[in-house]
Amino acid sequence: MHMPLFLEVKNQTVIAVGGGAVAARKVRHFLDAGAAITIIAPKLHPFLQQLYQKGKIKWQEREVHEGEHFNCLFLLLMTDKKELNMSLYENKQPHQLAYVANDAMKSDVSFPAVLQRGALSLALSTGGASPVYAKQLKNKLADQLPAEIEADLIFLDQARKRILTLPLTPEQKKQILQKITEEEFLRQGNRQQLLEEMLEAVQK
Ligand SMILES: C[C@@]1(CC(=O)O)C2=NC(=C\c3[nH]c(c(CCC(=O)O)c3CC(=O)O)Cc3[nH]c(c(CC(=O)O)c3CCC(=O)O)/C=C3\N/C(=C\2)[C@@H](CCC(=O)O)[C@]3(C)CC(=O)O)/[C@H]1CCC(=O)O
Ligand SMILES: NC(=O)c1ccc[n+]([C@@H]2O[C@H](COP(=O)([O-])OP(=O)(O)OC[C@H]3O[C@@H](n4cnc5c(N)ncnc54)[C@H](O)[C@@H]3O)[C@@H](O)[C@H]2O)c1
Repeated sequence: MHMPLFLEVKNQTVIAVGGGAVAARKVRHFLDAGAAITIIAPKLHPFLQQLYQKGKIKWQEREVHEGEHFNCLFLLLMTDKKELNMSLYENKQPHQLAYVANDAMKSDVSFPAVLQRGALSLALSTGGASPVYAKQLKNKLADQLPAEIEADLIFLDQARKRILTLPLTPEQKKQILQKITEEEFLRQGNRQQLLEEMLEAVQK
């Protein structure tokens, strides 16, 4: 089983071997997160072709052969030749995190279904049991999230930073941090003012 983890990949070099349908899906995640992507493949999926034409990714138009090494942290092996993918995986550098499209659970990383709402990231995986189920569940959960979640998280972030700088006891901080997350509190139109009053009262 893979451990869930959120990674900073901004400006990290990602090499993708193979540029088909699966590559199109996986590369998008790295691109959204600001990674520097190079695809090595004789042909590109139309979506990747578009990204290449817009200058968003680099492309080496060629075939990769067994025994090649790549200089990158993330290596995505996504050709339609399973033996080639596997042999490149076996041959990777010890520090490299490699993804093998035809054996995701054996890979060093796997991709969850992701829902993004402002600062909230919801990532879910069925451990490979059913990516389609993961996607459906993600969409159901999306419908249940509070409509105001993005603004709520901006408020909570600012409030938390402020509370943590004040000369309060750990218990007082804990109580206020708890209180401001309550639905009843968050839905008050004057929540900022209520927070100020709470902080004043507790510092007296
Ligand atoms: C979540 C998401 C993330 C992403 O890829 O971006 C994701 N697959 C997505 C979409 C998707 N996948 C497939 C189609 C149908 C079209 C098609 O056939 O190509 C679609 C399109 C769609 O549904 O829209 C088919 C498919 N996928 C895998 C296999 C192989 C197998 O089942 O063995 C096959 C069947 C191949 C076949 O039999 O032909 C395998 C994996 N796919 C995973 C993740 C990992 C497990 C996650 C989990 O455990 O839940 C894992 C194990 C690999 C991994 O780690 O990447 C993304 C949801 C997008 C969203 O969130 O909106
Ligand atoms: N994890 C998943 O979500 C998932 C889903 C479906 C399929 N798969 C597996 O992923 C793999 C790729 O599937 P796909 O649908 O993207 O295939 P595809 O046929 O759409 O794409 C294959 C890509 O590999 C490239 N390629 C072939 N030989 C190459 C070489 N020697 N060097 C470099 N590039 C080469 C092709 O040019 C093409 O760009 C298959 O092994 C399939 O079993 C995984």
